[in-house]
Amino acid sequence: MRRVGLLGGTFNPPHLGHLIMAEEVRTFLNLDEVRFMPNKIPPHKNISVNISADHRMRMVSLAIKENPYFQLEAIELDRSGTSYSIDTIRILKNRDPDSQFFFIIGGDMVEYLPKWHKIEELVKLVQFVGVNRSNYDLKTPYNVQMVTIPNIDISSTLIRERLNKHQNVRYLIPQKVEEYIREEGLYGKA
Ligand SMILES: Nc1ncnc2c1ncn2[C@@H]1O[C@H](COP(=O)(O)OP(=O)(O)OP(=O)(O)O)[C@@H](O)[C@H]1O
Ligand SMILES: O=C(O)c1ccc[n+]([C@@H]2O[C@H](COP(=O)([O-])O)[C@@H](O)[C@H]2O)c1
Repeated sequence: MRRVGLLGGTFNPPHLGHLIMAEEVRTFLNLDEVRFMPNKIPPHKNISVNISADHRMRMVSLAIKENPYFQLEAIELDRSGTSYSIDTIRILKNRDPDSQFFFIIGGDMVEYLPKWHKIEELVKLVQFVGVNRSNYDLKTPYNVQMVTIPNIDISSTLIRERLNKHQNVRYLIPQKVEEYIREEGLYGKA
């Protein structure tokens, strides 16, 4: 069975925290690949800045380009409506019956798991993998495999705030993503 990591996210924008957590889990769990999966409409947050799904997808593609184990999974972008993970996992498992999927989430999402759509069913369909994130607790009633990574205190919120204030984001996001943001004039005054 092919061991496939899924890093679902809003990626508004992608940052080094995403890349580090994906690589740490990939090596720790000996995964054959990690698919970065941007959602179309996030189930639990607003995309405050007007950044299209297409921009988010392009930024993810640029971010993962240099790692041959990282792929883009565009499955949620082809679907309209809220991107519930249960729907995605069902489709992915049907499509790839010979793959075992590992859904990688940070500490904030581990805490939020009880509120996920049809969570009782979802935890039976996919193996969740949780990684530590500053200020969040990894305690959960669900079966989540924990992988400890170096704490990376970077969030997309921090990047958006910095760009908005003309502050430095070098080494916090991939250089190619920073160039894309500047070329496209995203996040206000990038
Ligand atoms: N620095 C980090 N450490 C651990 N997990 C992270 C980190 N950044 C993001 N994640 C996890 O990656 C997944 C996708 O995150 P997302 O794209 O929403 O980024 P974010 O930084 O959480 O965004 P925002 O600040 O806009 O809420 C989520 O499961 C989230 O918990
Ligand atoms: O299906 C749900 O109810 C659900 C609720 C919260 C988050 N998720 C998924 O978890 C991943 C991380 O979410 P986010 O909002 O931090 O980008 C992303 O793939 C979301 O679609 C899914």
